[in-house]
Amino acid sequence: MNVFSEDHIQETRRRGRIEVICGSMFSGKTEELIRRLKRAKFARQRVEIFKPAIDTRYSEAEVVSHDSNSISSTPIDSSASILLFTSEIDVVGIDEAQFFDNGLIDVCNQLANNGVRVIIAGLDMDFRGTPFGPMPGLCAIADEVSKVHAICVKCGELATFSHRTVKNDKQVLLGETAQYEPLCRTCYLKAIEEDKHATD
Ligand SMILES: Nc1ncnc2c1ncn2[C@@H]1O[C@H](COP(=O)(O)OP(=O)(O)O)[C@@H](O)[C@H]1O
Ligand SMILES: Cc1cn([C@H]2C[C@H](O)[C@@H](COP(=O)(O)O)O2)c(=O)[nH]c1=O
Ligand SMILES: [Zn+2]
Repeated sequence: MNVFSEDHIQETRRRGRIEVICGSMFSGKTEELIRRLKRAKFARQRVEIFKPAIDTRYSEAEVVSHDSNSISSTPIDSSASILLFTSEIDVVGIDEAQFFDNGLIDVCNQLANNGVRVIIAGLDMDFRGTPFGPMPGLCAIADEVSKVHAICVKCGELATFSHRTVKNDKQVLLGETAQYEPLCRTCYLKAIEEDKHATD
């Protein structure tokens, strides 16, 4: 079995498909997205990359991983804008998909139906462990879903949760290691129990 998309027939065949890369923060979603997109560029495919304009964390116009890998992108406010930029395109990459509106599901379906390979990276769950934005819908329509994992910073197991370490109840709070830590289920349940007692 290939862990990641090394299936060269799927990589180069000009047939529409939807690939989703999901997981917690620090799980390598952006690195894997950049890896697939750079390979598509080496194959001389026409690639267009989008990210939500609100995600200004590392750069305004680049998709950047926690390890400083980067690729240039177009920041957009609404999923509908993707269709304006994607005539004559073979591969579309989308990072931080959780921040987009639910219209993204239909946009990705339209692109794939028109022969475009769509590669989407995003958080499957928010800090509460609740499905985030259009991600569950995107997983449902995907041809392939890759769930990637960080390392739990408490015990070294695989992490599936993004624990927010600062007090803020809003679903959207941009951040990195100062605001979030990746945890396994056991350590996450323990941490949120401790958070409750800290506010009692
Ligand atoms: N606890 C951790 N587990 C795994 N990787 C981590 C951890 N903390 C920091 N990293 C770094 O994060 C990188 C992944 O970054 P990135 O692809 O931007 O992740 P994501 O997009 O899923 O947040 C790893 O290669 C590693 O260098
Ligand atoms: C869990 C969670 C995260 N966020 C923000 C924090 C970061 O800016 C991004 C995730 O980036 P990554 O590439 O996956 O590391 O999302 C948020 O706004 N709300 C949350 O619940
Ligand atoms: Zn753990």
